[in-house]
Amino acid sequence: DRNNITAAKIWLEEYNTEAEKVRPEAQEASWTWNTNITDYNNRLKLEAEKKKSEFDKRSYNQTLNWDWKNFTEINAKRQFYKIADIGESVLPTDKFQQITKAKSNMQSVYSKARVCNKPGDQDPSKCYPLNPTLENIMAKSTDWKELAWAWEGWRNETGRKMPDDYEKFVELANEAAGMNGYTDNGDYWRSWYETENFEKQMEELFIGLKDLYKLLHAYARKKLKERFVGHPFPDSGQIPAHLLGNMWAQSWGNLFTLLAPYPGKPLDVTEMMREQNYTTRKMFDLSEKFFTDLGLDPMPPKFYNDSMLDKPEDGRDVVCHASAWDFYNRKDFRIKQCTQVTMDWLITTHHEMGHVQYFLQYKDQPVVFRRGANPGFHEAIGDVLALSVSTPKHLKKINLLRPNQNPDDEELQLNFLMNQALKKIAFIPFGYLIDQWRWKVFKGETKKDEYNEDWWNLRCKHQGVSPPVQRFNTDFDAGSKFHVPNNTPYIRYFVSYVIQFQFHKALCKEAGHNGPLHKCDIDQSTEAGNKLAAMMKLGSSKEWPDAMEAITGQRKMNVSDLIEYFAPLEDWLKKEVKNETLGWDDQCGRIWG
Ligand SMILES: C[C@H](NC(=O)O)C(=O)O
Ligand SMILES: [Zn+2]
Repeated sequence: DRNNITAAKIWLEEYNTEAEKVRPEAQEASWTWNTNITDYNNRLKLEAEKKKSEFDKRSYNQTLNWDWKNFTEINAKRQFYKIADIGESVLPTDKFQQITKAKSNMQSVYSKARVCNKPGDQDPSKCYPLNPTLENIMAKSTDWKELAWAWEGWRNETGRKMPDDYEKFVELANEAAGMNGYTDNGDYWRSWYETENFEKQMEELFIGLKDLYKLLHAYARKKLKERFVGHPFPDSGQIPAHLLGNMWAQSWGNLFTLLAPYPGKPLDVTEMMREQNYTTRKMFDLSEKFFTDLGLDPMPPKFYNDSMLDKPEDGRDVVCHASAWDFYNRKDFRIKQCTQVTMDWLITTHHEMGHVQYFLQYKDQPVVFRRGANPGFHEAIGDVLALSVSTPKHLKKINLLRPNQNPDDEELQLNFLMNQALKKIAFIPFGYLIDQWRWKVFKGETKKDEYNEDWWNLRCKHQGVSPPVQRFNTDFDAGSKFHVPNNTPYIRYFVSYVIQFQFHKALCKEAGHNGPLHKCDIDQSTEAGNKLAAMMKLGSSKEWPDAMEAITGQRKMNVSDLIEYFAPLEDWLKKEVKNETLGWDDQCGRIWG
């Protein structure tokens, strides 16, 4: 009968066994396409996704045999809740095929995009990919026109080709969400946080970080005006979006040489890595050792064999954007990335290895609990370890600090903190605004012909950056960012950037660290490692406040640890910008012709 918990548990076991067959097949087909984008592989991917959606639908129907919402056993009840939550698989087959096709089209456009007509090129038909070429130009060029070419060209070759597919995706994703009992797809995405007034909570965290961001923004704007003297900056106070060292202005680390408080004391880890002939594999070995020295798990033997850690040189198209893959069979775990030998990529390697460590720690949970406590937790693990790896103290330990540099030098420490701020504080508004835009699109508040106008309203208002060239409603600049065509929700990174400092604070305490938070390196602390492992083992079997409590002893997200971490730099910035006007108008203003 519908309340027979014993029979229900037997069914849950059968579901797990079946899921550990169906999911690996779908993952394998998706992996094959991601590492070799061809029409043939796309058809196989669609087939496998169709098969998985049919399994999900069948399973959902079987959950109706049980009165699981009234089960008293919490664990079983939670498994049924997750199994019944089948997302886009709820769509009838033809609509499921349509939404999968629309997503594949956009992913393919994004990953194959190349930009031609580079200023100064003899051959205007020579075309360049994002990774590594355009990324390197955005990182290193100080030529306004070259930066504008890469910035505008990338948007022409990606976002501008997507609005129709994106509109189709939104329509069908909303239809699926409605069938699953949500008001729209944004409501469905937010449900993974199981948090009352989640949007309000995010807004409060963002407001708590605004003043810190305004200080960094005012400082960067002042120095960029000096670097690009004679070029137009808008009177409304925004920074032209192509000057921040990154295609989306989401991370300003490449401006370190311009913005370091003490330029004479560089943190030139990339140069040190190259001088020491670092390879991709050495970067991964370094990262893996940090995890195992904490008492966490090593990579399984086949990991290195099966992963794609470098951009293939045989000319095939691949999805270069870094990602970590769980095949849900407790055996196969992979990373796919187009690694370059730089400090940024060493950090990214730790980020992706953090995902795999989480997979390994919760691999014996029921399949539906093999997720982060909330999506932000999954994004935070690798970054927490990287907070220790990046310290001058740790860099010295692994011989990536110049021999003549003293890790305790206070000026070097301030340079280090600036470097961290250019990645962690600079990111905050960007991490916040992408899903502010998408949630409004899913709510129907932003129509297709307003996609780009609303995108720039948010970019100018929250991030204080504006377009370097005129934008039109035929542009779709949101589509120039991987996660939009790839349908990866983004508020998870904003959450991660807040909670990773709460985790860092708690683990540093566990590791017995004394002194300023930004100097802490938890390396080799098995006490800290055990605490992190205990949290990861939970997967999504418990609501995330339980997981938060397992590490930090408290149950809420808050920005106080991030602010504590950057306190010494905040004081320095306040002095640096005391004659500047902080902030900018909500509106974009105009700088083009
Ligand atoms: C922050 C985010 N990280 C990721 O995708 O792994 C990004 O790159 O935009
Ligand atoms: Zn990630």
